[in-house]
Amino acid sequence: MTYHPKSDFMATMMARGFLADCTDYQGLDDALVAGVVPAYIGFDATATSLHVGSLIQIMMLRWLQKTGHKPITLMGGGTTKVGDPSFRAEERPLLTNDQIDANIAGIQKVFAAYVDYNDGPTGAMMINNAEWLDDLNYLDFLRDIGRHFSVNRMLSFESVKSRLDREQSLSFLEFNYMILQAYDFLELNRRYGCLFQMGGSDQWGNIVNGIDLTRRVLDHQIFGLTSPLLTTSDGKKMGKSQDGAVWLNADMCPPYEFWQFWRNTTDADTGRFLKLYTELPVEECERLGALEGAEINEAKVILANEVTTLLHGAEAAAAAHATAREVFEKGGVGDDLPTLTLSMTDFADGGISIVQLLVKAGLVKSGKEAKRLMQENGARIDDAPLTDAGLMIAPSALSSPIKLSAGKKRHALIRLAD
Ligand SMILES: Nc1ncnc2c1ncn2[C@@H]1O[C@H](COP(=O)(O)OP(=O)(O)OP(=O)(O)O)[C@@H](O)[C@H]1O
Ligand SMILES: N[C@@H](Cc1ccc(O)cc1)C(=O)O
Repeated sequence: MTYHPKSDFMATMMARGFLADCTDYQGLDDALVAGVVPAYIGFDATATSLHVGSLIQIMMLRWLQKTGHKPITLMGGGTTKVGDPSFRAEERPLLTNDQIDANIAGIQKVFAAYVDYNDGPTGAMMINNAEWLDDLNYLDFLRDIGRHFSVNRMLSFESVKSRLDREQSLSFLEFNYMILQAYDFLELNRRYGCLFQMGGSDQWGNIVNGIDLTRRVLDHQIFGLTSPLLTTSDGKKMGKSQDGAVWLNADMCPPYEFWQFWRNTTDADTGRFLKLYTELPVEECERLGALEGAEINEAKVILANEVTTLLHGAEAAAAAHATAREVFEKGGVGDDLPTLTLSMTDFADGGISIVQLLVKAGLVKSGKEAKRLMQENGARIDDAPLTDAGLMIAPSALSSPIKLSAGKKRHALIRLAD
C-alpha cells in the first residue's frame, strides 16, 4: 500500500501489521489528526474468556489510547442473543441470559490490563449493547432501521455467501445480526460521537453496513478498519467457539501455559507476533524476527516475556520463564508447571491408569490419543519413555510429585493432595 499516514495511530497500525483493510484511509487519517477520536470494537459473549486472536483487537484499542484517542469496549449482551453468522458454517447454539451474563463477567476482566478506564477525554469506556437492543420495539425498528437495508445486498456479503452457496440454512434470527451490529455503530455515533469501528477482517460486512446506515440516518461520515485474522495451526480462524483457542483468562490458561504458547511460536511468525503483540520498537521486532538457529529462541523468550507481562504482570511472566528454564534446560520441574492434584478417591481401584492420567492432566484429549502418543514414543514419565499403556500408578508412586510429558514441550506435574 502506498498511503503515507499522518496520524500516529494509522502509522502504528500500518508499521506493526494491524491493517487488513480500511473503508477510507485518507478520511480516517485526517479525522485522527484533527482531534480525539472515539472508536469501538465489539465482543460477543460466546465464551467466558477472550483468546489470543481477539488480543489483536485489544492491542489495537491499546494503541488507540496510547496515540491520544478514546477506546470503547462494547460487550455484545444484546447481539449474543442473536449470534453472528459471519463466515460460520453452522448456526450457533442459543445461550441463556444467565450464560451471557456469566460470559460478559468473564470477558470484561481482561481489558483493564490493556486500556485505562477513566472519565477523561481519552479514558476508555465499557458499554453493553443490551442497553439499546434489549428494549427495541419490533415494528418501530423495522420501520426506522429495517427500511434502509436491501435484502439483495445483504445476501451478497461474503460473510453469509458461503452458507447460502452450500444451501445450508441461515435462520432469520441470524440474518438480522448484520442489522443489529449496524445499529450499534449508529447508536454509538449518536451517543458518544464514535467515529470508527475496528474488528477482525471477518467483521467487514457488519462494519460497512453500520457506516451506510449512519450516513443514511444521521448523514454522518464514519469509518471502519479491519485487522488480519490469527489462524490456528490448521488454518482456521482462532475463535472462542473453535477448538485450540489460547485463552486470556488465567483460570482457563494459566500464565505458564500462556507463556509457553508464545515460546513455541514458529520461526516464521516470531517477527510478526512481536510487532502485533508487544510494544517493542518495530526495528527491534524486525531484528529479533530475522535471527536464525538457536538465536531466534531468544527472540521467542522475549516475545513470551513481553506478552505475558502485559496480560498477567511482570512477576507471573518471570515465574513462567523460571519454570520453563527449570523444565527444559535442567530437566527438572518448576513451581509454575500445570499441576494435577489427586486425592485418594481417584485411586478407588488401588491405582489409576497412566492413560487416564495423561487425559486428566490435559496432555491429551482422549484415551485413544494417549495410546497413540505412547506408540509414537511421545509420552514420558519423569523424562523416561512411557510405552506400557497398561501401567497403573498407585498412591505410593506419588510420595513425591511426578512429571508427565507429551512431546518435548508439554509437561504436567502430578501430585497427591496433602
Ligand atoms: N483469530 C482472530 N484473529 C483476529 N481477530 C479476531 C480473531 N478472533 C476474533 N477476532 C476479532 O475479535 C473481535 C471479537 O470477536 P468475538 O469475541 O465476538 O468473536 P470470536 O472470538 O470470533 O468468537 P466466535 O468464535 O464465537 O465467533 C472481532 O472483531 C473479531 O473479528
Ligand atoms: N460481531 C462481532 C462482535 C460485535 C458485536 C456487536 C458490535 O456492535 C460489534 C461487534 C463478532 O462476532 O466478533
